[in-house]
Amino acid sequence: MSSVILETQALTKTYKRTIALDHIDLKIEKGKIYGFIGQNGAGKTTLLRLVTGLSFPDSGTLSLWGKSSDSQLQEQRKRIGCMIETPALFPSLTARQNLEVQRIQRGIPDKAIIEHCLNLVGLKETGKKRVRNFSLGMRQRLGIAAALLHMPEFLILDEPVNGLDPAGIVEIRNLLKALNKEYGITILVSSHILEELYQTASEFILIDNGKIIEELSDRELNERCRRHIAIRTKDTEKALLVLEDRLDTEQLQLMPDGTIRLYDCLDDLEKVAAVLSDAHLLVTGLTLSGDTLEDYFLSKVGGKSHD
Ligand SMILES: Nc1ncnc2c1ncn2[C@@H]1O[C@H](COP(=O)(O)OP(=O)(O)OP(=O)(O)O)[C@@H](O)[C@H]1O
Repeated sequence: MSSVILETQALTKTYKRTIALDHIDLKIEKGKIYGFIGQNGAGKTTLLRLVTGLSFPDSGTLSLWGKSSDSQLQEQRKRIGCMIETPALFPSLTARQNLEVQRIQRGIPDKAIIEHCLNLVGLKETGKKRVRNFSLGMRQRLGIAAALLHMPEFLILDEPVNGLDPAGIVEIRNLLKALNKEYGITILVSSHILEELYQTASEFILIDNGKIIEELSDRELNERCRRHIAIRTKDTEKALLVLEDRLDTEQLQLMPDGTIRLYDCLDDLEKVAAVLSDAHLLVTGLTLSGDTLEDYFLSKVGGKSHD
């Protein structure tokens, strides 16, 4: 059985003169957490709205669990839970009452699901407290509980950590990881800050100006952002041996373009240069490299906001 949950091909959406999505090709596979990252106006919400059926594309195809006709898509969307933009909650009701309203509105028969969902998001003990007195983080968690009421296989969340303080971000991060690990829920979560989803997602999709600019795994992201000394020399084999021996390190990697990356001695560039020079190696490049997550993201999206 295919593990692809969502697939889009050349998906395009235009609003008057704005191309919100420009030929998006995307694949979401079962069991992973995808971070969907882009600056304000990049097209994140537009894509999530198309997937959840809140809006329709101008051209291109979209399939869910391999089904792509309009009627099939509507059926498959029942397997999705979503929270797009601010969760629709009644401020004068409690968490339980809010979920009960949603349960009835959506025709979900199982009453016990409310306690289960409150428990999942850590809001079981909120008792008579009205939602108007909830913190932003609690509201977001209640919104996620509402999205989980029908026990979806695929959860779509639009900027759930936007505006949260660091503790609130950690709460959502832990919740998403638990939903993924313990219940096998596949998650697509958007943010305009790569760092916010860095410890949550295992796959990252970067979008800018309506176009997907990069897809990479957490491992690839770490690799690209890890601080290192980049060394270029004609005799890479000898250089690797010399560095390993004289610096007493195994933190070395030979890249496909012939550059050596040294993940050690980052504060002692001079020592590294001296070791190479003592071994009579001709060095053509020796630089401290590696981006912060933010720098990496900005280097990809051109460092400008589209607001
Ligand atoms: N209903 C609409 N009418 C006109 N233009 C729209 C509409 N919705 C979105 N847009 C435009 O489409 C582009 C993509 O917007 P979208 O909301 O998808 O971006 P986003 O990445 O979700 O950003 P944000 O984080 O600010 O919501 C923007 O230029 C936006 O102004």
